[in-house]
Amino acid sequence: MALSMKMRASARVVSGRRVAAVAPRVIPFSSVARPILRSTFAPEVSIDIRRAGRSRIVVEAVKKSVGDLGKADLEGKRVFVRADLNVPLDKKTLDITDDTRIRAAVPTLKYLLDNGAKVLLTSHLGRPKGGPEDKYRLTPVVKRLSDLLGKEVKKVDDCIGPAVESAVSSLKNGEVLLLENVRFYKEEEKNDAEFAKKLAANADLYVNDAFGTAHRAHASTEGVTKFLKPSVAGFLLQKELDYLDGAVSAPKRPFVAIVGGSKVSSKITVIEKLMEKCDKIIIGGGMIFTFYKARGLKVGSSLVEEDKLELAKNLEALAKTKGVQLLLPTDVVVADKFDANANTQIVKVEAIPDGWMGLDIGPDSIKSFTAALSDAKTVVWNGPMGVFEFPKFATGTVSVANTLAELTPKGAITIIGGGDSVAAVEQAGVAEKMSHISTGGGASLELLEGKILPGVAALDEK
Ligand SMILES: Nc1ncnc2c1ncn2[C@@H]1O[C@H](COP(=O)(O)OP(=O)(O)O)[C@@H](O)[C@H]1O
Ligand SMILES: O=C(OP(=O)(O)O)[C@H](O)COP(=O)(O)O
Repeated sequence: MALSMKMRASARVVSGRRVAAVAPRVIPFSSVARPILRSTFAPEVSIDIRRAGRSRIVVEAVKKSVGDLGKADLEGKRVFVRADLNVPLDKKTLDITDDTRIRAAVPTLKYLLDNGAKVLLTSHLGRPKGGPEDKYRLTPVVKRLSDLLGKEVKKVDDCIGPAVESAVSSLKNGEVLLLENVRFYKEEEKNDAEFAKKLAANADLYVNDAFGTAHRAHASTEGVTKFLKPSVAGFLLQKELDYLDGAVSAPKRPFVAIVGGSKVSSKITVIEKLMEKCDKIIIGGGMIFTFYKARGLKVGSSLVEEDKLELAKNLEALAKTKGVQLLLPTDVVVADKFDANANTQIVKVEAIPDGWMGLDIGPDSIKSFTAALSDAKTVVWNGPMGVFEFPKFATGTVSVANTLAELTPKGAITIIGGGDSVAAVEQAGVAEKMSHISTGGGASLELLEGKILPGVAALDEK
């Protein structure tokens, strides 16, 4: 297993300052920059220093990986594994509609189990309101994961406390126990130290393989590392960081980001930073209506993030100042209700009728997005263009997916990230045609933004 992991930790920071403006022509990279940068990290920490583009030097502390641990470290040990098993489910049947994230978790789990570890597997699912909700139980994951691992996955209906303690005490070497949705406790998202301690109480060491949640500083992604040593990265986390960092730190241009979906409040905030990196930004999905409302347009009953109106307005102005193309749909498919069989109309964005909601981008927008993508050499896409789960509103998403699939053979790098975006690309039958399918949407965007992901930063350095 390759161990050339180069993860960002307290990276890109020298004495508290970003290294972004170091010009290689002024400071010869190898002779002067290297010792200066090296001196800012503790001597025992392995680091990697490299050029990223013309005016950027990246310093990365190399994180410890699960592959650094062998049988002697793992046999009989209780390993707390945080994965991102937040898979899309059919709302009625609770069947898994896309298992990409479960499949992606398998290599780390197999490695641990083959080395005789007792695995306590943890994840969140959806966004429960801080207490148990049946629709967010991890139960649907059990069968799929058992099939993939070729062994029984046990499950307990809690993630802390006596039930877990008793299930762990009867766990044998090479067995895996799935804990219940960690977000059934509001303390998880608050990164509460007492809760993290309780999560850690039944384990000896920690593996974080949840790339999709690495941008969240939660108890199971960050807090537990204070109580479990070693705390190391799983193979998926390692693979995602290696790929994404390589592709986006010195991207082939034109570089286009496509942002859509429904997590408007967390993703709209990324757009300003994307303007510094990308040549074009295409906006679709539920995010567009916040922009339209900010322009003073009527949006009917479409999804709107009221407290982001000012930001949306500023972003449009900023794009003009910076000369970045910020493309929004010019027409939308509206529905009279949020339903697969709703009545629909295609309208200009200036003419959304009262009481109707925009659930997909329209045909004119598809044409202009396709044109904007035609010369792209790197594309990062997170967030579907519409409610693709309903066939009537899947056209925009499928069209963009097909456009990207045609770009890859022409030499473009196409990266799709996010639980639902990946499900959409799978549904469109073009996942194989993309350069990289990432298990993280928000995480990929934050990485692209240049942020240090807290779930990665907290891990032990090599
Ligand atoms: N116009 C829209 N209105 C409401 N929801 C939308 C709209 N467009 C897309 N969505 C929804 O966005 C969801 C995915 O959003 P998000 O979680 O941000 O993406 P990802 O999981 O790929 O990161 C999908 O379930 C889709 O139905
Ligand atoms: O689905 C996820 O993120 P994504 O939709 O950005 O890919 C992750 O599981 C994180 O979930 P969260 O955005 O509720 O923290």
